[in-house]
Amino acid sequence: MNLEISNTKKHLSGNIKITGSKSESNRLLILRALYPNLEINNLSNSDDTHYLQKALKSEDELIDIHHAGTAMRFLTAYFATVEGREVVLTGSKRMKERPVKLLVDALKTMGADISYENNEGYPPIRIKGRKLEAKTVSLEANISSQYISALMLTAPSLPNGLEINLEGTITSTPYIKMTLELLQRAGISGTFEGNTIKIEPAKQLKNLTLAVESDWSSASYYYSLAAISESAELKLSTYRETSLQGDSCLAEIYKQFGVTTKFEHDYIILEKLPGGKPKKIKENLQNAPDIAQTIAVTCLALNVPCYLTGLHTLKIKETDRLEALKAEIEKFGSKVTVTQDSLELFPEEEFLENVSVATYNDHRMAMAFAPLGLKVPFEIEDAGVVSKSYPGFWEDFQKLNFEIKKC
Ligand SMILES: O=C(O)C1=C[C@@H](OP(=O)(O)O)[C@@H](O)[C@H](O)C1
Ligand SMILES: C=C(OP(=O)(O)O)C(=O)O
Repeated sequence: MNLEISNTKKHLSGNIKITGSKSESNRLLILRALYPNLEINNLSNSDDTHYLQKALKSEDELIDIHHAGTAMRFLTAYFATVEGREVVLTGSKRMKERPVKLLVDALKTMGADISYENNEGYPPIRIKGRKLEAKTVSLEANISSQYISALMLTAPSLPNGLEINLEGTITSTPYIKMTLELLQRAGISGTFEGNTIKIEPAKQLKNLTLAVESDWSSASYYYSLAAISESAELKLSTYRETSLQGDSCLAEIYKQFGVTTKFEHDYIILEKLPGGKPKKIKENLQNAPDIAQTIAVTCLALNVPCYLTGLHTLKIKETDRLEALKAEIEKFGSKVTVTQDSLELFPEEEFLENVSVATYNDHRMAMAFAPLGLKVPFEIEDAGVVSKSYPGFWEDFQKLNFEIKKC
């Protein structure tokens, strides 16, 4: 499904209820599989969360988690510990190109039985669950934090818990802290100090319900809209001032674009008043890689040069997001240079018209470009990709007077 999108409104206002964080939801689902008396509120309605739930209920040998990276990594560690269960974990064409070797190697040193069905280091993988008695494990921490969260989530179910020693620079740290904090909220003891994470064993949990906060990565598209609009007042729910999600740094970053965030009861109000714009945006996004595309497109729309660093993990996500951003931004006439871990935008004042933006099976390509419709009408290809994290995205944009036509 391709969509033509545009919006000629000068002022944006509306109330949007955003689905639960997919990162928090996927962690809590693994915990609930290990400790069934845990209850969860406000679960994400994303495809990724849906495929994880389906996988956890499945009795089949072949389990397909489509594009869901966290689900692939979390289930690898989970199934490695389910004694007597044998599964083959597979996914989309792109999933078969997303590496799992560091996690598989770490689990193997703990005694896991995992083999590759096709290419060494990549899904599909065959896992024969068994009891893991190791007490410690080491792994490189600069490729993906998802490997570390995967080990942490299954750690309390091991007889000895687990000490995880992180080697090298730690990337996407807020996601590791989110995992630890959720374990602690569930009543499991753990620490993360320096390069060492320790998770204590837990036989069972007290009966309790944990609530998932709404998704901050999804909120980023409204920050971008507010920044690009002449003026805006957008209410987004349900959010808290002390979030577990690293992407809540949006509130600080978008101040540079004149967008203020008011935290009220269980929602936020984004306000943008007519006024100036920044000369240049410079951000290191090592702790918040998922909002890189949003910020790059905000800058494109406002004709603001930007230099984003800390982007080394973007090359192994749903697509190579650095190359995809370069190709699609340049269709509008601006220039982009990328390295292995950075992106620099040299914007042009005028936008080329009749552009069709390709989305590379990446939800965030579609959602990050959408706010640009405030400046220039264009087409988005395969717009249904948004369902990976935010199935109601286009309906919610329509509530803000976006004209969205199938073409
Ligand atoms: O643990 C998580 O929920 C996630 C961790 C991040 O991945 P990396 O650690 O691979 O950067 C992030 O990009 C992804 O969307 C979700
Ligand atoms: C990278 C992402 O997800 P995953 O790695 O879980 O596929 C994302 O949602 O931007």
